[in-house]
Amino acid sequence: MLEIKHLTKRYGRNEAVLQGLDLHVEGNSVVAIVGASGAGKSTLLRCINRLVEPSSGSIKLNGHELVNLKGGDLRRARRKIGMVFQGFNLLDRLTVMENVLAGRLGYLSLYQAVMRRYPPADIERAFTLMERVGIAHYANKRADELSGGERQRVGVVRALMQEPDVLLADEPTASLDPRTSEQIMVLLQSLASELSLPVLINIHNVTQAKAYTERIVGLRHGKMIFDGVPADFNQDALDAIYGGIESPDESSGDGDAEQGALP
Ligand SMILES: Nc1ncnc2c1ncn2[C@@H]1O[C@H](COP(=O)(O)OP(=O)(O)OP(=O)(O)O)[C@@H](O)[C@H]1O
Repeated sequence: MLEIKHLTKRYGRNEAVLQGLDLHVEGNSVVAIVGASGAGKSTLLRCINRLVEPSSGSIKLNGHELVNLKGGDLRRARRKIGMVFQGFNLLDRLTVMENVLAGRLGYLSLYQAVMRRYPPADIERAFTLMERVGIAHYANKRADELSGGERQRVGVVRALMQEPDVLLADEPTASLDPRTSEQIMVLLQSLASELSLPVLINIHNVTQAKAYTERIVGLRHGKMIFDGVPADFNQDALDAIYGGIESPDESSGDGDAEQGALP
């Protein structure tokens, strides 16, 4: 379980971008984090995996406090936090298998890591997961030879190789075409249930958030102003979250009408 209490993040002397956020997420639930650009969605995920230092508050994963961890304790805690990125963050010149196995690096000794000596159990797990998401036949292909959807599957498997207690996905579908993004959302949803894993997904596409998650958290200026099931995420909620703010999709003119109004 992920328990966030009174989480505040201030960059330098600027106004706090997260303002005393409280959020509890149980295993197995898929939560969409929505909000206009700059609302604090990425900062929230980055505080959880401690890529960003929270200014104050508490973040507990299965009872273990993550805030203030340092050195080896932080590295060990991070192994339990899987992360999936918008841009996939793969090593393009390496094979799919090598990228996937990189998810185990945090568990290897320095010698094993330098020599890339993965225990047989890791390789077996890699194949099982790659088969599960339909990329096992690409194991020896270079990552840059795959399509966006396939690359994101590699990113998901790499994160799952960590045997995470929580999976964080920062705009995991934003670089994908609509059909492929739906497939990735379905995949995340099924994996959460199969692995009993809480999954937090930052997402701009409200239609997908409603269709593929069971809870939506809406942020505005670093405050949670909606927390409920998709059925309750109505036009009022949308207006409260985005009202008066030009959405990035509208401003970039790429025609994603799904953010500004409900279908
Ligand atoms: N490293 C940083 N230093 C200073 N300010 C930052 C930093 N990272 C983010 N911010 C600011 O914090 C605010 C929240 O940013 P954040 O990236 O968390 O928003 P977001 O909701 O994820 O936006 P987007 O949807 O555009 O990714 C923004 O005003 C941003 O400019």
